Amino acid sequence: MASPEDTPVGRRLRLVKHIIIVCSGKGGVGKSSVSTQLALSLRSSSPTARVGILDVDLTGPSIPRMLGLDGHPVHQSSDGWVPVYADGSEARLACMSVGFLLKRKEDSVVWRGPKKNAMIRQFLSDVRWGELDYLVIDTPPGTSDEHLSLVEHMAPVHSRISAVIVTTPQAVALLDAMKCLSFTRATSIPLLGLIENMSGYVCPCCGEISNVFSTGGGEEMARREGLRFLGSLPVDTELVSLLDATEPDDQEANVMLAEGGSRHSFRLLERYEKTSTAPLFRAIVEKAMTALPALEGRE
Ligand SMILES: Nc1ncnc2c1ncn2[C@@H]1O[C@H](COP(=O)(O)OP(=O)(O)OP(=O)(O)O)[C@@H](O)[C@H]1O
Repeated sequence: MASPEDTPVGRRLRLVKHIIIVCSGKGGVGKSSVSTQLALSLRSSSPTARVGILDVDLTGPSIPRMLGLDGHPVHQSSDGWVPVYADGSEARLACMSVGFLLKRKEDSVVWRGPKKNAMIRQFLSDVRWGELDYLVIDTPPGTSDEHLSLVEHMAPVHSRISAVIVTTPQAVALLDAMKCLSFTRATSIPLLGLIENMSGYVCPCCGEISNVFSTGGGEEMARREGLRFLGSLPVDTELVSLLDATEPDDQEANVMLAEGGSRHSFRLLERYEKTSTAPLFRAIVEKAMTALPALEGRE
């Protein structure tokens, strides 16, 4: 009988060192923007780091838009689907999302569990990621079919799967984050830690921090539950305009596009580094990385 590692999913994931699932109990807390920032920061963590980002938020895929890749086609090669590269010929940031497969970005995916499960299996078995240091997986809010499918397909063939929980500081978001925590515990997925997003607002003029949604709830939950608190990210208006931009906005981007790159991704990488959130996020990633060696010991 074939071992699980010899399945199509096992053969693809064998080339991936670490898989990080990003989840949140509630919608709109910034899970996709955290996934995007995690992918960008991990790519910058070394000059050779290779990162993939897989968007399994089937009903609300946001990663193509955040990476400036909206509307890119996915090519089929003899060795499977070719991911879309956010950094053109450097090919160190690969992306796959159901968003690339929709005819129009306004189209919605209305699928029952078995079809979602089949799509996720196909993403895991058919995408030609190649060798990756990290595969970041953005999931829908809550704990749903998509999460179960991921665990069902990946856990038997990969030992270095971990998760990050994103929450905002409000009580209702924290309550839902607890459900995510129960999910990771029930499925024995190690948690790298908790990130509190939209924790206060830094005034772009004077730098004063106001607590729009209160602050510190995530840190308090982490302490109570014995989790690693990875850090808090304030509301950053610069970040919104960067990640929510939909169109290429200058000639430079068009030249890049003509050379095989994406519309504004090249500029995105550079511009992200200049936001006030980027150094905060780097510190979060450094803290999360301290937990990874323990996963290697699980093999
Ligand atoms: N720290 C932040 N500062 C400012 N805006 C933010 C921040 N984090 C996220 N956002 C913005 O909030 C909106 C929702 O974020 P995002 O799409 O990442 O949330 P989500 O949890 O993935 O949502 P969904 O439930 O739709 O999957 C986006 O417009 C995003 O740019």
